Amino acid sequence: MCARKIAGVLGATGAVGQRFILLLADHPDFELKVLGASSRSAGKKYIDAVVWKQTDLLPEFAENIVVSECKSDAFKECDIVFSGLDADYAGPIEKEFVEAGLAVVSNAKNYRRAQEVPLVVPIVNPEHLDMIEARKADGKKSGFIVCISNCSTAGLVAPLKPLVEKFGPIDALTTTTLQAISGAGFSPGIPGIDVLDNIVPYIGGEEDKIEWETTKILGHLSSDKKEIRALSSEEIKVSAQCNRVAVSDGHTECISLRFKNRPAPSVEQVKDCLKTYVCDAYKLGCHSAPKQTIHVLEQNDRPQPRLDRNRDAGFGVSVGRVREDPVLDFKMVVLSHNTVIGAAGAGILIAEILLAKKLI
Ligand SMILES: NC(=O)C1=CN([C@@H]2O[C@H](COP(=O)(O)OP(=O)(O)OC[C@H]3O[C@@H](n4cnc5c(N)ncnc54)[C@H](OP(=O)(O)O)[C@@H]3O)[C@@H](O)[C@H]2O)C=CC1
Ligand SMILES: N[C@@H](CC(=O)OP(=O)(O)O)C(=O)O
Repeated sequence: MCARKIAGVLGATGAVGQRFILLLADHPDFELKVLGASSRSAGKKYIDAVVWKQTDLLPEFAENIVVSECKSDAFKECDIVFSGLDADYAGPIEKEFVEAGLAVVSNAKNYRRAQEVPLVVPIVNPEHLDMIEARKADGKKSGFIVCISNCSTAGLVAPLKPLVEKFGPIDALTTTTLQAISGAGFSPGIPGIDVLDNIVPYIGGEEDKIEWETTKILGHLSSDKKEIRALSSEEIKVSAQCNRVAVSDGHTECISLRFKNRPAPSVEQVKDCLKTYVCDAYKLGCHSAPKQTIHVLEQNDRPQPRLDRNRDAGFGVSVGRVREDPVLDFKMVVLSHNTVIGAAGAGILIAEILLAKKLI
C-alpha cells in the first residue's frame, strides 16, 4: 500500500472544519496532521480550541494536535490543504499558501469566479480539474487552488448533469431552497430565536451565487484546457430563492426546469436517467465516491433531511416528487448534505480525484 498523503485543514474549528476532521479520520489516502484556525485558537490543543458540535464524537487522533496559525510555513509538509476558512479571511491566506507551492481545495467563495480556478462539484464536473493538468504541463508545477461550490449549488447541479448529458440543454431553471442552520457556520451561527418556530426568507449573497455558479459548473472546458466557458444567459436562465429553516444538516431544494429540445422526455425517462447516473469519481475508484450518485425516491413525502441526508454517507443526493410542471417541463425536490457533498466531503472527494489523476 502507498504511503498516505499528508493533509492539513484551515478553519479546522468551524462547521466545515469539524466535518473535515470526521471525514478524514482513518482515511485510506490522507493522513490529517496539521490544523489551522484563527489566533484565538492557535497554540491550543484542538480539543481545547474547538466547540465540538457534531453528533459523532471528536475523533481521538485530532484531540491533541496543537492548532497552528494559518501560515504556509506550518503546512509545508502537506501534500494537500483543505480550507474551511471564514470567507472574510480566506482570500489572502489561501493566496499565500498557493504562492508557497501548496495545493489548496477551498470551501470559501473568494476565488470561485477566477477564470483560471476550477469550480468543482466532484460528482458533477471533475473534468474541470484537467485545468490543473494544463498548468502542470506549462511548467507551473507548484501551488494551485480548486474551489468547491456553494452548498446549495452542489445539490442543484447534481441532477442537472445527467439530464443535460442525456436530453440536451436545460434553458430555464428555478430553485427554492430550504437551508439548514449548519450552512451559516458556527461562529457565531444563527441565534436560536431566529430559527425556532420560524423561517427566514433571506440568506445574504446566496441567490446570486447559485445563479452564476450553476453556469460555470455546467460550462465547458476550452480546448487548451486553460479556462472554463460558462453558459451564457441566452443558454440558461437560473432563478433562486433562498430560505433558512430549522434543520440541523441537509439543504432541500424545490426545483423546476425546462429542456431546450422538443419533445421533452417523459417523467419515467427523467427518473431513469437520474437513477442510472454513475459519477466519474466512482468509476475512478475513489474511496468516498457514492455508489448510487442520485437516489430517486418514490414515496410522496420524501426526501426529508433527517431521514435521507446520510445516503451514501452524505455523498449521494436524493431526488423525490419528480413530476410534470405546468409552467416549465418538470419539477422535483432535491436533498443534499450541505457539509458533506456541499462542503468538506466534496473537498475530500476532489482530493481523491486529484490523487487518482496523479495531480497531487
Ligand atoms: N457550513 C456550510 O455548509 C458551508 C460553508 N462554506 C464555506 O466554508 C467556509 C467555512 O464555513 P463554516 O465552517 O460554516 O464557518 P465557521 O464560522 O463555522 O468557521 C470559520 C473558521 O474560520 C476560522 N477563522 C475565523 N477568522 C479567522 C482568521 N482571521 N484567521 C484564520 N482563521 C479564521 C475560525 O477559527 P476560530 O474558531 O479560531 O475563530 C473557524 O475555524 C466559509 O467560507 C463558508 O462560506 C461552504 C459551503 C457550505
Ligand atoms: N451560505 C451557505 C453556506 C456557505 O457558506 O456558502 P458559501 O461558501 O457559498 O458562502 C448557507 O448558508 O447554507
